[in-house]
Amino acid sequence: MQPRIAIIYFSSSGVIAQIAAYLAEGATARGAEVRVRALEAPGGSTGPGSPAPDRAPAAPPTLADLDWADGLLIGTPTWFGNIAAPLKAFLDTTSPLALHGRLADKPVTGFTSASLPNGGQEAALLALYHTMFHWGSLIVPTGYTHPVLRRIGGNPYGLSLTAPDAGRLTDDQIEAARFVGDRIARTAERYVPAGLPSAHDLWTSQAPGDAAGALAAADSRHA
Ligand SMILES: Cc1cc2nc3c(=O)[nH]c(=O)nc-3n(C[C@H](O)[C@H](O)[C@H](O)COP(=O)(O)O)c2cc1C
Repeated sequence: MQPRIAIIYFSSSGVIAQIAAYLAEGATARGAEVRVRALEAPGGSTGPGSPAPDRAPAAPPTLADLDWADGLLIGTPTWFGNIAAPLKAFLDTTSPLALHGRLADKPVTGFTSASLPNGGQEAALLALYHTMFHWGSLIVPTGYTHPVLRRIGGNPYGLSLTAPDAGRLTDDQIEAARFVGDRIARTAERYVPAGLPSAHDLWTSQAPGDAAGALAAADSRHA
């Protein structure tokens, strides 16, 4: 079955947007149906960069996009060793899905870029993954699953680039992004054909009374 992949990102000056475009190429080449969604900066701009001049700007993400996807790629520039606020603001709207297990057992990986080789990319990815731990998602780190990942810096926590001086991604960075897009599609593909319920689905179906009370209490705490 064709896996559905959502790529959700914030990009202020275009590097993350470029990465998103090549991730999409990799996932599409693997046969996935791909949605690319971009968050706007406060004030309505996504910055001067664009993924490629021939591509239309991406629509903003919705919770429906997260719910639809079998696999997720979530990207942010590294800002002071952390994720960028517009992405965090979107992640903080996900309680209605997260508390009801809609993101549980879903493969997800993060991607980032920073201007310096050791500018805090690992810290930003770990910060991003905090939310995914709470979602109960399956975090898919890059590890050293392809030689190109070492050539672009060797961060095993997720796709991680040093912003190229020329503005456009290098050939190795493009290859790495296509590989990671392919890999998340392959990972998601393993779950889709099985059609297995998530751990959360099993819990709510096996103990519906307990689940209803617990979920109502959780909803009220996040309201
Ligand atoms: C508010 C802010 C904070 C940043 N913090 C860092 C940082 O901690 N380390 C770093 O190397 N680069 C930092 N940068 C540079 C960006 O991470 C880098 O240019 C990134 O590639 C931008 O991605 P984008 O073009 O998709 O917005 C920062 C940029 C901004 C605007």
